[in-house]
Amino acid sequence: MQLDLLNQLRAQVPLVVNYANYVTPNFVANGLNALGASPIMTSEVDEADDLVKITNTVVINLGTINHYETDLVWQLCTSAVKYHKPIVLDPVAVGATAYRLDIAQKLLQDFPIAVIRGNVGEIAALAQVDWATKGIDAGTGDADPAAIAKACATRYHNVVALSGITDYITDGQQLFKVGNQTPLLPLTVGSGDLLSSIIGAFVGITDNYYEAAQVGCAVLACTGEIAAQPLHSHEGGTFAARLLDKLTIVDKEDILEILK
Ligand SMILES: Nc1ncnc2c1ncn2[C@@H]1O[C@H](COP(=O)(O)OP(=O)(O)OP(=O)(O)O)[C@@H](O)[C@H]1O
Ligand SMILES: Cc1ncsc1CCO
Ligand SMILES: [Mg+2]
Repeated sequence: MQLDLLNQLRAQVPLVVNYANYVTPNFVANGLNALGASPIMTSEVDEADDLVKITNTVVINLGTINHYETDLVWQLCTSAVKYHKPIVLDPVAVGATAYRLDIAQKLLQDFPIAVIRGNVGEIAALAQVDWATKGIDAGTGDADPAAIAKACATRYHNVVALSGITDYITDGQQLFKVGNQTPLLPLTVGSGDLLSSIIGAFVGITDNYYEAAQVGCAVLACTGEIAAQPLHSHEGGTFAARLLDKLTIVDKEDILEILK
């Protein structure tokens, strides 16, 4: 795994333009900042082209998408194509409503998305694999998450990072797994949103989106494990703060030592 990307990120401080949801933008911005990237959230279509022109990367999070803001999302992606900037898509809860699934599928049809990052319920919905979900959670199903991730990557010709107790990263052919985990990560609403934006930061500094997604997943899962070490499983509030602390100082060696 290209963990040198972590040092490169801190040297380059990539700008990450986020179309964020309104639930977790503060956590995502703090997480990106702690890691060493430069976050900016936007909700104004008239500045979209200027922002994308100067950014390294664009992250589209569909968590609270609405019809007032679809023009903004399309403008961000149109400008990303114009200026050759990579796009990461977080298809929040696309398994829950037809509205969300339709928007995600239209985006995937209209734009080259570098990486899709979602939980198994979201990736299954995009891959049209049978899976039961009712909200932002992963839900339940029988299918193999690795096969679901591969089916999604093959269908949309991109890299997929399917997060869960194990993270599966695939370009449709190759498969990489990150087995580090703590139950405090899924207890933290927005840890998935942060993961998508961290992957966004890494795709902004390399053309190898497959490696960028691997490193993004490893950095969050391993830093989560480190942050959780002294905590009990109910200490989610403390964990969120400790996660930000540890993101600031985690380095390549810390990750290599515990990577599974
Ligand atoms: N059951 C689990 N046990 C341990 N770690 C998990 C589990 N599920 C997810 N994770 C970790 O949590 C982080 C966020 O992934 P998750 O799949 O929860 O995203 P998400 O469902 O989109 O979350 P959110 O919508 O709250 O932002 C990842 O680092 C992932 O490895
Ligand atoms: C709870 C919630 N609802 C829409 S987005 C979001 C945050 C997790 O993505
Ligand atoms: Mg999510």
